[in-house]
Amino acid sequence: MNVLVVGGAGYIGSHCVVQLVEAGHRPVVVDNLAFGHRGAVKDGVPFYEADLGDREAMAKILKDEQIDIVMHFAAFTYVGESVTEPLKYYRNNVGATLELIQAMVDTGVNKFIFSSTCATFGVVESLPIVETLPQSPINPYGQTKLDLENALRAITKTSDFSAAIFRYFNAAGAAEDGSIGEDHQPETHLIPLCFDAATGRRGALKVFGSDYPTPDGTCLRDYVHVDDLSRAHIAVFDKLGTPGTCVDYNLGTGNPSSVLEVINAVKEVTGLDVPYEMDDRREGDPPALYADSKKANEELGWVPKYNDITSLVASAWKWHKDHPKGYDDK
Ligand SMILES: NC(=O)c1ccc[n+]([C@@H]2O[C@H](COP(=O)([O-])OP(=O)(O)OC[C@H]3O[C@@H](n4cnc5c(N)ncnc54)[C@H](O)[C@@H]3O)[C@@H](O)[C@H]2O)c1
Ligand SMILES: O=c1ccn([C@@H]2O[C@H](COP(=O)(O)OP(=O)(O)O[C@H]3O[C@H](CO)[C@H](O)[C@H](O)[C@H]3O)[C@@H](O)[C@H]2O)c(=O)[nH]1
Repeated sequence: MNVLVVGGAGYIGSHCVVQLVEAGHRPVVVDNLAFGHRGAVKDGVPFYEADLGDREAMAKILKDEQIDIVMHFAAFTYVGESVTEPLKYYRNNVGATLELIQAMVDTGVNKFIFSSTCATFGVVESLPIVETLPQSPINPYGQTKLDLENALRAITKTSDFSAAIFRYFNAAGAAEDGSIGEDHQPETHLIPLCFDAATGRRGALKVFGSDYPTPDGTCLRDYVHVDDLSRAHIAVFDKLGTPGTCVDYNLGTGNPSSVLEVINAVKEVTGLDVPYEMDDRREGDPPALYADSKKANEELGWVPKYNDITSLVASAWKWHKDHPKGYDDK
């Protein structure tokens, strides 16, 4: 398959590009490099520096590269910023994405894989989170993703457009060969911030909230490996063959870890202390999010290879210890 990977210079997209090549497909990357890294895209993979909201540019790439499937990873992803700058999030995550979908419709490309998030669920009434639970996001970031999910459900109902919606839980880890990994600037994600605290690149990690209704009072999250996420994207290709299909899957290991458990795993893997201090809750953070991925298991045969926080942290550390400043220090 010729697969357009939109946001393919970003963290999850770049790992998916590697998996696509390994599976014998032909990825083509589009990224405006607002956040991604040119160095995250392997040599030999066609790369277009373009904005997904540029409908004409996208239509030309779709035609010129004879694209069969679009994987859409591009978005703004900072929960906190989405609370203070919602318009920026709606314009990119909803507005620009609808331009991309229009370009697909105009050029007859009708298979779409969408990166959604567990943040669409908000504060849930039961755990683990199954696909059928009500979705009620508590921040604009999650709402923009739910808006797109709803748009895809409507579009696929009335056309031959097919879509797969994947709700990732917390992406973590790096490529097995240590060649690419996580480098968000600014970094807000827990595991890389723990590494920075451990190596002295930053001061003590702030633990956001210690009074949550969880076993140790800190938030529970479901950390899932980027390569496992990528494998699900390839496994869903067959489902998209039926016109008008819309499928959705929650992707997580189902094994939640608290913030303190992540800190302990980082200590164990790195052999370094992780200085931390308790801080206030962060706005927009639900207490606990972890997945029931039975549907992905039954329908796609999806089984995450990385199932425990220590192996995930070890995978992330492999990249981070050699690239403490990310792609800039290669
Ligand atoms: N990281 C996580 O834990 C996580 C969890 C759930 C869902 N997601 C979703 O997965 C996707 C990928 O996340 P990530 O962590 O790899 O983020 P990322 O920021 O590393 O990657 C996103 C990429 O999209 C590009 N981009 C953004 N807007 C663009 C535009 N208008 N045109 C072209 N390129 C654009 C950025 O430059 C970046 O390279 C996002 O949609 C995110 O919402 C991520
Ligand atoms: O300095 C920090 C950073 C994080 N945390 C805590 O660590 C946990 C994980 O936080 P992350 O910022 O690493 O990730 P989120 O859980 O906020 O993930 C959210 O943002 C992601 C996008 O970046 C995904 O979309 C995901 O689905 C969505 O829930 C949270 O409980 C957070 O409060 C801290 O205590 N201190």
